Amino acid sequence: MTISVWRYSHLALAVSSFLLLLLASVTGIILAFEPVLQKSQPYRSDQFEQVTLAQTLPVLKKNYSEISELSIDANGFVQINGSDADGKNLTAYVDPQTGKVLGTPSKQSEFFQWVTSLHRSLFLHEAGRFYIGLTAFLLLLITVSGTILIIQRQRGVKRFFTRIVRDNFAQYYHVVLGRLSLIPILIIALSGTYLSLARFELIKTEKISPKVDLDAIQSKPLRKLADFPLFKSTRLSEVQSIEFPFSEDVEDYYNLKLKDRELTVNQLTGDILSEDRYPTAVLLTNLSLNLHTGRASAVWAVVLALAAGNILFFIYSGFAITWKRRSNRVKNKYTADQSRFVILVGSENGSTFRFAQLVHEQLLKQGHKSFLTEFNSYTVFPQAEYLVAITATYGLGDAPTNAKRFAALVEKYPQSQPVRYSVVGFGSRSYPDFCQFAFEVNQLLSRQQWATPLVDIHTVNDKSPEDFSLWAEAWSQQTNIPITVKSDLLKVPAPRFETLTVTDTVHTAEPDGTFQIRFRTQRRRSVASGDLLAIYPANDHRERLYSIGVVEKDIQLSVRLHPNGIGSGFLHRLTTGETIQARIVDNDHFHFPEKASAVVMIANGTGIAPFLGMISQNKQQVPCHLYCGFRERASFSLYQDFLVANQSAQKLTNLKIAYSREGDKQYVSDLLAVDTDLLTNVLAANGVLMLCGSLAMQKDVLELLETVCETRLGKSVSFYQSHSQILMDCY
Ligand SMILES: Cc1cc2nc3c(=O)[nH]c(=O)nc-3n(C[C@H](O)[C@H](O)[C@H](O)COP(=O)(O)O)c2cc1C
Repeated sequence: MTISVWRYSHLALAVSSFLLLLLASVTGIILAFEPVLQKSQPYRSDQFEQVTLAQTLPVLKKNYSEISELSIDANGFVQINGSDADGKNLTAYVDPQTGKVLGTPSKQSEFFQWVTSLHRSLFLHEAGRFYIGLTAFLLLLITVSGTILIIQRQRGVKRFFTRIVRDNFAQYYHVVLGRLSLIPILIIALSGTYLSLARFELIKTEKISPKVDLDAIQSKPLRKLADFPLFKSTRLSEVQSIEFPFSEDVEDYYNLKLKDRELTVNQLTGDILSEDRYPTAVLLTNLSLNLHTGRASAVWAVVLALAAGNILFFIYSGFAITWKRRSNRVKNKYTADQSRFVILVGSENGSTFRFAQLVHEQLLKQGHKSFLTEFNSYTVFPQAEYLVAITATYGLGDAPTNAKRFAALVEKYPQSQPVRYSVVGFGSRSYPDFCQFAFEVNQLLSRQQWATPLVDIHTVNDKSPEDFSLWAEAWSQQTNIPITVKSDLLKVPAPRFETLTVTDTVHTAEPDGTFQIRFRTQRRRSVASGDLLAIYPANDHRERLYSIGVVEKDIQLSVRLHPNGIGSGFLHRLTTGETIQARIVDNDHFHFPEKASAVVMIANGTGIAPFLGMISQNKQQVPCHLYCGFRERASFSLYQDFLVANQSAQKLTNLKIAYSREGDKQYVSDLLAVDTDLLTNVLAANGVLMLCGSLAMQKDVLELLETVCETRLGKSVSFYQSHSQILMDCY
């Protein structure tokens, strides 16, 4: 059964009962104070638990001429009804050892009476009792559905009490407190339901009427009360009430109501005349009363009050969660048929919508026809030129509920025109399958005839606006449509510019115009190879990103000079000693792995830049295999000396180069196809594969890896991607 069925049941039950639940919880909290207050009164004897009937009854008989009844309430207060020495009516709490009057029972306070009526029947008599009973039953169902949701969320019963990944305040505490108060709330709901069923006699709790054979009653041997065997073995704490014989006639007897049975006792001999155990239904009613009201224990009453308080919090947090989800409902200005831009969102709890909406709104503002919808509403988009698929991951690396049908829909509705797509995965590195569903979407789209990648898949950890702006920048660069992630909504801090000084430039006469440039920064915080340098060549919003290799503490870029490229042209014109204002963007997902048995680096063209830095910093000599592709030998010459030196220093284990326009005319994927054993072994031994370069290269390599992973390792590429064993930074 899908998570949504339980989620919707949970929600529907909560919505239908929240008003009554609110009322029952508030009144329940108030009523929980009653037993606590009562127990603080000084009417309970210290020896109450030890005293037997054989000790108490003679004392009471001696002190009070006529006792008609003795009863013991849930607080352990011993009350007698009868008359005193002067023949006056007496109702009092007494000390069971001395018979001393401890106090007079007072009526329930009017306030508590009022709250009790409201809690039990809403002042509506039987109809009210029915609604309250129904509410208790709905609470039971809410608790069960909530428990199943927690089990699904935690991925199994065994992990029920394991750490909860914090999402947002309402959701986190809804689950945390839900687990903590699960048992008390379950007990409140069960006992409340049971009491209502008993009240409406759907559970039979027949009264016992003792059958005494009056003809068989003996008047001998005469015994003193203190010698009655039953009274000697029965403690006061086991008794609910005792009706005393009306006269001294042998046919009048003691009627004892204990916790589990009712007995009649000959007043002269102490013989047991009848004994009837209560039916289970009566015992359960008693237990339910104790559990539901907390009347038997002040500690339990406090637990009940806390649990009822939690129900109030669940009402608030449940609605906050739902409100957030619903506030992300899509409003479209253009239809699916009209729109050039289609944004698909996969989201469980709604936060991904915020990011998607930011893009959608900016496109609309700039006059573009954009259509935003859920993955499950995927269809034919006849005018679409760009598809942006933004999705979270749930469960065990699964699709969110509103994206579950996506794979089937993509097969069903092929687009008839070419569409350039881009996938953004939202997830959390706290989960082992980081952004797995997004990687699967990326794979799925890459297999479609009509789909061409526009920018490499990007991932966003814990809703990081910085991560998202990385994607936005890359996407803007390709489409020439500025998307700024500065909205207050995403709480992005203003960018921090740094001054960088050019320390070296290496220009070559290579036909592809590739050059290297190095900068020094005053930055205290370290820069890592794989981070990105954002430059603003025209001093306006236009930003260009380059992969950084950190070499000898300098930031080194490898850049290809494009004929009219504003970024590459700007960098090419810089000379040693000049300074620029730029931004260093952390790109954590593409750093050299901290722990890896081996690393395979795969690059083409200037994609080699971050790897140059990583290799030069590989002081631990982690086995490193570099596969790189260039057009011709001359393009490689820029890096040759550097790589050979690092090979001698054992920072680079293996170097393989493919030239696409010379010799065998190979691509880097052809080199890898020969070395699938190595790829398999590296992945199997928890090693890491890193790709940097063009999206076309990435597509070829991923195709090859898909075969290798499926056939040799029995797992999908997306598995290794989501476990950070295949890292990519392509453009
Ligand atoms: C129960 C649960 C399971 C999750 N499972 C994963 C997961 O397997 N992989 C992952 O990367 N993120 C996982 N996440 C994190 C979400 O994908 C991430 O918080 C996302 O930003 C939520 O987006 P949404 O609010 O639009 O649903 C999970 C979150 C929750 C609450």
